[in-house]
Amino acid sequence: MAGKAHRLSAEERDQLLPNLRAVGWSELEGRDAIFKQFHFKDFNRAFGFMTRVALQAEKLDHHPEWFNVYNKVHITLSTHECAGLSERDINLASFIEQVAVSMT
Ligand SMILES: C[C@H](O)[C@H](O)[C@H]1CNC2=NC(N)=NC(=O)C2=N1
Repeated sequence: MAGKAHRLSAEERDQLLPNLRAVGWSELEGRDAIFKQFHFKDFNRAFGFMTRVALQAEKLDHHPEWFNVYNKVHITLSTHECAGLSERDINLASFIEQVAVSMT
């Protein structure tokens, strides 16, 4: 991926996080990362969602930490390269939201 990731500044967080909070993302305690739980109609929908996110993650070379059981998908986003939240996480979260909306 082009350029080095940097941890978002307080100003950048104030600007970028409200939109994600409004759709259910929250900041983890004790770790600089964001988290959201998704629920789908069934496993097919959940896994279809994960497949679309996985292909984009591979394209962006930026990967989610996630957990799936049946129709639930829990996602944590953080950037290893800077050990915290970067713009890459915000971009991936925005993509994930678009996919989720189209799958529910
Ligand atoms: C070597 C490779 O480019 C890196 O490990 C990529 C892959 N996927 C990644 N995913 C996430 N979430 N953070 C990273 O820093 C990251 N880095």
